[in-house]
Amino acid sequence: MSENKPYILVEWNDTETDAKGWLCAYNFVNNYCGGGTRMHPTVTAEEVVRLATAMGYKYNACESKTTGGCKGGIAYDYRAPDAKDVLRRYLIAMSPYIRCGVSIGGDLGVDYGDVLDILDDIGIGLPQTEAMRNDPEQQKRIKDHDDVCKMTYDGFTMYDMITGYGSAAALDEAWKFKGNGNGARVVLQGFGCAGASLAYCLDKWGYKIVGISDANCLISCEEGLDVKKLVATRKPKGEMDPQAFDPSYAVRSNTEWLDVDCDILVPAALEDVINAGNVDKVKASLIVEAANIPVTPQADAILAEKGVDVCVDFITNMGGIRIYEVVLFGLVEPEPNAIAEDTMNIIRRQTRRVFEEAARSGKTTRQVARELFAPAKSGHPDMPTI
Ligand SMILES: NC(=O)c1ccc[n+]([C@@H]2O[C@H](COP(=O)([O-])OP(=O)(O)OC[C@H]3O[C@@H](n4cnc5c(N)ncnc54)[C@H](O)[C@@H]3O)[C@@H](O)[C@H]2O)c1
Repeated sequence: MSENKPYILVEWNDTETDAKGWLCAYNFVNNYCGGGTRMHPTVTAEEVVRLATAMGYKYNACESKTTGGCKGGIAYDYRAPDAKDVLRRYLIAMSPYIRCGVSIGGDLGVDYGDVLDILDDIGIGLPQTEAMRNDPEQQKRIKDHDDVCKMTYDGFTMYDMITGYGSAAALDEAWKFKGNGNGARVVLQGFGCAGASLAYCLDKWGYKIVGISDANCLISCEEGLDVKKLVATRKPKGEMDPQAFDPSYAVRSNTEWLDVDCDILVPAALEDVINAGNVDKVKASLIVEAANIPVTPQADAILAEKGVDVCVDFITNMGGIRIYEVVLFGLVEPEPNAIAEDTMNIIRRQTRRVFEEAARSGKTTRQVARELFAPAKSGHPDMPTI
């Protein structure tokens, strides 16, 4: 199995709408793999494979001994009134794989709670292997994980804070490693689960958030946006409330997000948003991939030539899986402060390791990260075949 050849890729066509979907398991560890399910009109099979691959690397970078990488994807508008029905039919179609240990949760456009509700309803419950189901200690820790995800930290549920704060830790570590000081200007694409808590944390640490885009618009302000207010007033699905915009904000099309001057760019929404067609607009010296696969390979090569550093997705946004790992295996007390500290520490440690090795070897941070965290390639003996 080469990096681009996953263990399994399954395609689904909805019977009621024109939605299509895919489930990709890149690799298994102990017959188990994990990843989210995304819903967006632009999702493709190729994208789902790339995302599943990134999950395999991500579990390895978070020092997991228990989980391989997978991803689900549905090409459909997550804002459509029947989006949840489409998700339900997709999960029913994929249920033989989910029952075997392909553990899919939420991702862009899909709430984890909706996935769990549907899986409960169709009699699967939390996706897990037979061995996990039969282990009472594991069952207790699964409950600990559910409980801790609902606890709060800085006003966010742990589930909503962990990816954003982890990504903020990667950004801060890389920015300081590059010899920079406080007060850097940051532009973010995306203000959902990952983006909102990331913006809040960076604002708290003294970074100046000068631009944010969501599915509807881009807002910017050289003096810095009022992040606390934007977070407090945000709507479901990560949409900012225009009523909370100060008259001093410039409001434009979200396609103009690369036009805002900044030191650090944070894609925290969609894939391939920095690509050969727009990479020449990047003026920042650091890109922090809070989103999965936001930079295309072509753009990556150009960024390397321009000397722009990248905090790689599978390290930067590993918070959500690290929390699962440490609680399920009893490595950290299931308590918000301990979990937040552990997650930010490991992300800082892996980020520093990659930046130090890149500086030493002259390779890009992505090359180094891929070399350091290539996962073991293994399959599943009982997987249904197609
Ligand atoms: N949520 C997590 O815990 C988590 C963990 C790891 C990685 N990620 C990655 O982070 C990214 C975002 O996930 P999320 O969970 O925050 O999703 P989400 O659905 O909560 O939020 C998505 C955000 O993107 C915005 N958006 C949609 N289309 C846009 C456009 N064209 N321009 C600008 N913004 C747009 C939405 O308005 C929303 O603010 C994805 O790549 C996901 O894979 C998320």
